[in-house]
Amino acid sequence: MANRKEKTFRFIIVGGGIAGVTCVEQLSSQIPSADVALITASPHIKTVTKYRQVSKTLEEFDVEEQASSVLEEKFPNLTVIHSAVKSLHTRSHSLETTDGRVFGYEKLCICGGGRPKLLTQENPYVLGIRDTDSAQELQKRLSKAKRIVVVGNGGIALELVYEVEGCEVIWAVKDKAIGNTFFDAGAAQFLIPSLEADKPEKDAPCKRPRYTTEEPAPGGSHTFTADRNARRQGSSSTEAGSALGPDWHEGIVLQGSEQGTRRVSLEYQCEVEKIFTSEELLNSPPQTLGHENGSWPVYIKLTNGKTFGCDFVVSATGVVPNTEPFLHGNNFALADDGGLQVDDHMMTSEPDVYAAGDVCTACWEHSPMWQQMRLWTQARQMGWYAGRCMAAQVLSEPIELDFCFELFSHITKFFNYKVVLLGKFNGQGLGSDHELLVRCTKGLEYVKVVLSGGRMVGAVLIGETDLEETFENLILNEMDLTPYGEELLNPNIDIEDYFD
Ligand SMILES: Cc1cc2nc3c(=O)[nH]c(=O)nc-3n(C[C@H](O)[C@H](O)[C@H](O)COP(=O)(O)OP(=O)(O)OC[C@H]3O[C@@H](n4cnc5c(N)ncnc54)[C@H](O)[C@@H]3O)c2cc1C
Ligand SMILES: NC(=O)c1ccc[n+]([C@@H]2O[C@H](COP(=O)([O-])OP(=O)(O)OC[C@H]3O[C@@H](n4cnc5c(N)ncnc54)[C@H](O)[C@@H]3O)[C@@H](O)[C@H]2O)c1
Repeated sequence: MANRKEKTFRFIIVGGGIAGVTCVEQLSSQIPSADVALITASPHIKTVTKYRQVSKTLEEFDVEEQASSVLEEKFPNLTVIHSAVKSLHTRSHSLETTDGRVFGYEKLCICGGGRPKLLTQENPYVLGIRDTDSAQELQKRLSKAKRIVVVGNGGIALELVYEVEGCEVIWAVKDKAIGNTFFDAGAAQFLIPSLEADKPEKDAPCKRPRYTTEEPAPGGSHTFTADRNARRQGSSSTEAGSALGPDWHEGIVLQGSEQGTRRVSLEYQCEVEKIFTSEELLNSPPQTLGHENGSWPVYIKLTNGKTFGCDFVVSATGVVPNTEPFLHGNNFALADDGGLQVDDHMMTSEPDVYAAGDVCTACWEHSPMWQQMRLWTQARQMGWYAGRCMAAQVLSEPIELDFCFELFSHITKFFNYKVVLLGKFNGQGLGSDHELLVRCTKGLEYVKVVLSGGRMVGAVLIGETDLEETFENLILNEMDLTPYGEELLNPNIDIEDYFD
């Protein structure tokens, strides 16, 4: 490393997303006198606002993209450095930023987030969605598009295919049903009619983390004002802005070049075999073209033998932890999914280095009812807990794994329905040792309960069921529900009173 240390901070947090900002807030609250630096590649930071604990594990909050001065005013001992970390030297407890500055730290927390796991890199016709910039790029490209292909079957794909209008969407999923990361086939069957119907005039009520930019544009809608220059300075795809979150699509117009509503064609149980331009198409053996008319800028051949021309492809195929800037020359233990391994004190394998959010992988022995998913809620919880652990270590205070990791819980919205997921909501890891109870009212609600050994271990609630708190308690209390059998979901029994 060329330059000498400009300054040594007691604590440095890398990453201005939910995990990093929550970690800063927790640390600065625990030790107000501590010298803390937040180094982030994004021009804005993400702050949690209107936080409310809905129940033991369910939480609601808004997230605002704000100027970092807001945080510095709140915490006088905080220094926000807008730059990307280029290299980390854990042995000398120092790091270098892309603008050539070197800082020392006593304790470090890496909250570098994730980046889209793209089908193919550097293909101008394949878009990933991660931050405000990429959401704006999508909006711009979509406004001229007649047909796009969406590949992937998780959160982003579910939200995108529901929101896009005025453009044909070919949705290619490798599963037998939609939404495999959140739903089983039964829930998918409940949701499918919403894809074929027009969007309702008003949104279903669903209080959950809302994503807003700094201030709503006149008229209440939100526009994304990405400061391209700041973000583009020396940053590469690994140092993009913070990840989007709930309602990311409400801030942008997902309108194709044509009039009319949503048009989605689903291609099940297939993956991408090849992506090629019109020139490459002409030089390749005759393809079984899908319902083609005219030449397209890009073609995508699926493993079911079909080839579709389109304006561009959205790769909604998951995230990879953004560890790359921190690994060289250090000995971080990585998990199978590429995340920095962290223990039950959010510590990595490198001394004095913690990690939280999408960049890390929880490698402590999980509660039987909790699993990691790269979500805002977990990024906030991890950032908060990492801050507590760093402070506890410095203050020599004992600390144990926080209760929020006892039960997986997630509130979101898909296809204009409120969705609550609890515990082993898809029977994760239970093999055949579980049974399901399902109650479904078409177009209204879908309730699925996962039972193992007579106890509730997971649930999927779609619609305004108001069952989340009762089911959360039943899971946490490990109550034997065998005596109730199918009566458990009898709509004529007010289950809240029954178990309150
Ligand atoms: C399109 C989309 C929609 C989503 N919707 C939801 C949802 O509805 N609900 C939900 O719960 N979750 C949702 N998520 C997931 C959620 O956004 C993430 O799990 C969460 O934001 C991760 O927070 P984080 O702080 O770990 O990472 P990020 O928010 O990605 O923040 C990482 C930060 O690190 C900075 N950084 C990266 N590299 C460097 C470097 N080398 N030096 C300095 N700084 C660096 C970045 O600039 C950024 O500020 C969505 C994600 C996407 C992409
Ligand atoms: N409402 C919400 O809770 C919400 C909404 C959007 C995003 N998110 C989160 O943001 C992150 C990014 O979302 P995402 O949708 O990209 O990830 P995801 O993990 O939700 O979904 C990835 C999907 O892509 C599929 N896939 C992976 N590789 C593939 C390939 N080569 N070909 C075809 N399919 C492939 C997976 O099977 C999965 O269905 C995730 O952590 C997700 O949980 C959450």
